[in-house]
Amino acid sequence: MQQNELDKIFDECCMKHGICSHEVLRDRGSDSSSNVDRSKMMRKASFKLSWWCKGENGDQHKHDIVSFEKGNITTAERSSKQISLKWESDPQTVLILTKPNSVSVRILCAQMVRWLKEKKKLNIYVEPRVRAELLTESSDFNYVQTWKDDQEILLLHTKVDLVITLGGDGTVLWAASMFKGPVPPIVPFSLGSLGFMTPFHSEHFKECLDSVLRGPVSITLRHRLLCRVIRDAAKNEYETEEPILVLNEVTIDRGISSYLTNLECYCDNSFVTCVQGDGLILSTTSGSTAYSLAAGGSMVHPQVPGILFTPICPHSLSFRPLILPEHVTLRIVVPFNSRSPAWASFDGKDRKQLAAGDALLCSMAPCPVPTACQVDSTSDFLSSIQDGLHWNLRKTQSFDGPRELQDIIQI
Ligand SMILES: NC(=O)c1ccc[n+]([C@@H]2O[C@H](COP(=O)([O-])OP(=O)(O)OC[C@H]3O[C@@H](n4cnc5c(N)ncnc54)[C@H](O)[C@@H]3O)[C@@H](O)[C@H]2O)c1
Ligand SMILES: Nc1ncnc2c1ncn2[C@@H]1O[C@H](COP(=O)(O)OP(=O)(O)OP(=O)(O)O)[C@@H](O)[C@H]1O
Repeated sequence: MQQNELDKIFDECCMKHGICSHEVLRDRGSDSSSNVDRSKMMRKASFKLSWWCKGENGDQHKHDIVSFEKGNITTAERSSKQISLKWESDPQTVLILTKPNSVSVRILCAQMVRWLKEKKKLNIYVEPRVRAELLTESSDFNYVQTWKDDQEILLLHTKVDLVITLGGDGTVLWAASMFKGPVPPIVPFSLGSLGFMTPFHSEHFKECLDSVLRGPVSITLRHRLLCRVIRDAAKNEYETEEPILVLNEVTIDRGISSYLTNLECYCDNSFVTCVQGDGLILSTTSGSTAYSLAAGGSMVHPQVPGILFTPICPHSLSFRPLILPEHVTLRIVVPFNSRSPAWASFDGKDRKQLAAGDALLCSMAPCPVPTACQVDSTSDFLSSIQDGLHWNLRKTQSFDGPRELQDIIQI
């Protein structure tokens, strides 16, 4: 494609016809018109995301979510419809991420790499550890690519059309954590025990990948939270550590301390409450079925935009969990009268100590995690809560009274 044609696409695309891949996958850092960045994007497959609704033209997407015409407030279009991905050019490069220390994952990975290379002629990236494992198996895997340092990981989203995960939910979280900006569509195969976010069955990997590579495929756009730790020693709010993105949740807890946590919580500068208990979970709706669920939070469909505010073992009779709207910024402060520091952890990892005076800021992140669905976002969510969590499993009540008596009661 010529440079001027590419420029035209960038300039013309206005989301009138859906969300196009270069809009979803472009990050601010590469907004410059440098030829280097553009040529990298040209290597990527192009796809289009559109709202999909049974019986409606999937290409229709109105921008006016709420209309105030003639003083009447109506909701013209809802923001979280089912989304469908259609490839506009063929995907060429896949990244396969695997859970470590699993023999079955290792075997499947080798089979998948061979099939994707031989039958689909795709370029394949894996982690350095996995490339080494493949090469110990056979030097034929020489064509498999990897990276040398973190700088290259930052550029992966410009090269990779599709990410395949082989593992459980932890591997999906791992995949999401590798992309600090835009995330390519993820196809999660289930090789764990629960697999709430991994709807694809590894036994049928060829049929599944055939169908995803052909498209269209239903997508769940999973929201992430952007977290920043602000140290009391910092001179101003902008002097923060690297922001951290979470797909499930950020947890602020008492760590090894035996004292109650004491956390002051603010929402857009309004005081919300003080958490006195084991801690607090700020969760995405995807994470609502993980730790937040165990702490008594509601289960929420992953495409509902919102932030769950779920206390952990609060020492109070009336502290119910909340769900806050997507646009708020939460600020959790460890006050100076706190008896001990608190600890923040991000998707269950990377624990950071929060000393008195430190704060954690949390808001919705701009780049969601698109995961491919087996059926569609709602069917997959319902299957997961039913099959994975056995939601509302109960023996069906039977009727064993005499039929005649029942008839008499009805008269
Ligand atoms: N008491 C708890 O329930 C508890 C405690 C600590 C961590 N966790 C969760 O574990 C997550 C980290 O997962 P991991 O696999 O790296 O650790 P892990 O191996 O300890 O697995 C935690 C379990 O949570 C499940 N899980 C993860 N994300 C989920 C989601 N979005 N919906 C439903 N189930 C989900 C996993 O399938 C696994 O069974 C954290 O983000 C946290 O939500 C839960
Ligand atoms: N590519 C990877 N590199 C390093 N660690 C990883 C990678 N993929 C997954 N992990 C970590 O390995 C652990 C186990 O992964 P995962 O949850 O996917 O498998 P599992 O525990 O068998 O699944 P389940 O939780 O459903 O039983 C997680 O803590 C996850 O963060």
